[in-house]
Order: sequence, then structure tokens, then C-alpha cells
Amino acid sequence: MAIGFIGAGNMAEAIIKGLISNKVYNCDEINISDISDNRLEYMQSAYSINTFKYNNLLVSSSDLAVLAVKPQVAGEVMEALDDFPVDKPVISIAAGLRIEKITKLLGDRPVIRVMPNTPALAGWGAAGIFANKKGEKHLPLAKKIFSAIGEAFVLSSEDDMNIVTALSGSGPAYFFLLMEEMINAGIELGLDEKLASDLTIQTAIGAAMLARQGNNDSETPEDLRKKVTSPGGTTEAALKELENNQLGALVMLAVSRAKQRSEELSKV
Ligand SMILES: NC(=O)C1=CN([C@@H]2O[C@H](COP(=O)(O)OP(=O)(O)OC[C@H]3O[C@@H](n4cnc5c(N)ncnc54)[C@H](O)[C@@H]3O)[C@@H](O)[C@H]2O)C=CC1
Ligand SMILES: O=C(O)[C@@H]1CCC=N1
Repeated sequence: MAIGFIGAGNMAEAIIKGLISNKVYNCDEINISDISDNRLEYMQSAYSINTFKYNNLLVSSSDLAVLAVKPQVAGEVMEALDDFPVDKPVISIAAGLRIEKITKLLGDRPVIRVMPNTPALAGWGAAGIFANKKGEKHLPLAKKIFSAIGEAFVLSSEDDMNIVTALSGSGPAYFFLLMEEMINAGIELGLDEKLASDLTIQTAIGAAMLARQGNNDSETPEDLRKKVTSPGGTTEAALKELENNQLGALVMLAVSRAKQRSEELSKV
């Protein structure tokens, strides 16, 4: 069984790294194509996988194709795939690309839509998965692939993919922005850059680990926040500022905007 990635970008690399280190596929069972020769050379030397200059050759040498190009070029990439047998499944990770469009261009075939995220690069990804009727029998394989790079969650409706994209697909960027701002605050208030950065990142990891542990013990992030917040203390002073400046409403606005953008991309 060979897996073929169309597009050798950041997400394809994250997935491939996880597949190899978790021995889901051997290097010689992984194919990749890209328009960039540099990118193909890099992927070949970093992971010893098979590279293809042409997407058509890639799909004819693969049992499963993973569409990993930007949504804006996905249409033209699919239109140019000739003689791609309809029994071969497609996994698409392109944001906002609906299954209906894929089957329209590639024929009525098994399709699995997945929304992964970049923490997959560190093995800590979160992915939402949805299959069409024909794709359902390939769900165990899709779950295996995305569990190799984090946790995979099967969705009951394709429409939920827009929310998943806004929450966990784009979500790492929200946490990174918060980290950037915390580091900047630490520096501005007098710490050196390295210390501000080390403290912020370790705190983010600690908070995430605690939240994860809490999730198993029915302790919510809200419960954990309350444990940090001593009455009349420093945390309370900080949180009041975040509340007064409507952090909650701002997060709702940002996530809704990302969801709306995902819906817009569905119409391209
Ligand atoms: N970056 C992220 O956090 C996430 C991205 N995604 C989705 O994953 C997909 C890929 O995103 P990234 O890896 O971040 O993008 P990227 O820009 O790093 O990778 C895309 C790759 O496709 C190649 N490419 C462009 N045209 C091509 C063609 N005609 N044939 C073959 N290859 C071609 C590019 O040279 C590039 O290497 C997108 O559809 C995006 O919506 C999904 C979840 C998270
Ligand atoms: O920003 C984007 O469109 C992609 C999808 C989710 C994360 N990155």
C-alpha cells in the first residue's frame, strides 16, 4: 500500500514525519509530488521518500492520494489528474474544500476530509475527520494516519469541518499570538528575551498538560483557572483587565471570522 501526497508543504511534511516515526508506512511506501524542485529535493534527502515531478505519475503509483495543496489551487490540481481510478480513495486536508467538489472533479469515489493542525509536527496534532459514504470503510486507516501525529476525532457532519478549522486548524496561531504578546510584555517589563521566552513557553506547556489531565478527571479549564486565582491576588488583577477588555467577545469574533472564511473558501 503506497500513500501519495500531492503538495510537499508544511502539513504534508508533518504527516510524513509522524507516519515514518510511528512506522505506519515505510519510507519506500510514501510518494510525494510538488511543483517546487527544491522542496522535492529537501523531502527526498530528509525522509528518503519517493518524489514525483508530476501529480499524474504520483497518483498512478499510489493506492491512496492525499490532497495537500492550498485550497486555491486544489481545483486546477484535481482537474489535471487523468485516469485516476475511482476506487482509489482521496484524503483532502485543504481548508474549506467540500467533498462534493472533490467527487465532481475526481469522480464518485471514497473521500475523507481531514482538518489537521501544525502541532502535528511535534506529534501533538488535533485532527477532525469526516468521510463520505464510500469513504467510511477507509476511516480506520485515516484514523491510524492522523493518530500517528496526534489525536483524530471523527465528525458526524461535514458542516462541522468549518468550526473545526476555525478552532483547532487555525487555533495554534491564537495560542502562538498570546505567547508572543506575553513574551513581549515580559521583555517590556524588564526580563531578558530568553528568560521571558523560556518562562512563557514552559507555562503554556504546563497549562496545556494540566488542562489535558483535568479533561480526564472532569476538571475544566475554568476550574483550573479558579485554582490559580487567589482572591485579591495578582491573577485576579490581570484577569479583570482581560475581562474588562472583552477577551471572550474577541475570541468569539476571531473564531467566527475564521469559520466564515472557511465557508467562503468552500464556495471558491
Ligand atoms: N498550515 C496549517 O496550519 C494547515 C493547513 N491545512 C491545509 O493544508 C493544505 C496545505 O497547507 P500547507 O502545507 O500549510 O501549505 P504549503 O504552502 O506549505 O504547501 C503547499 C505545497 O503545495 C505545492 N504546490 C502548489 N501548487 C502545486 C501543484 N499544482 N502541484 C503540486 N504541488 C503544488 C507548493 O509548492 C507547496 O509546497 C492547505 O490546503 C491548507 O488549507 C490544514 C490544516 C492546517
Ligand atoms: O490558515 C489556513 O487557511 C489554514 C487552515 C487552518 C490552518 N491553516
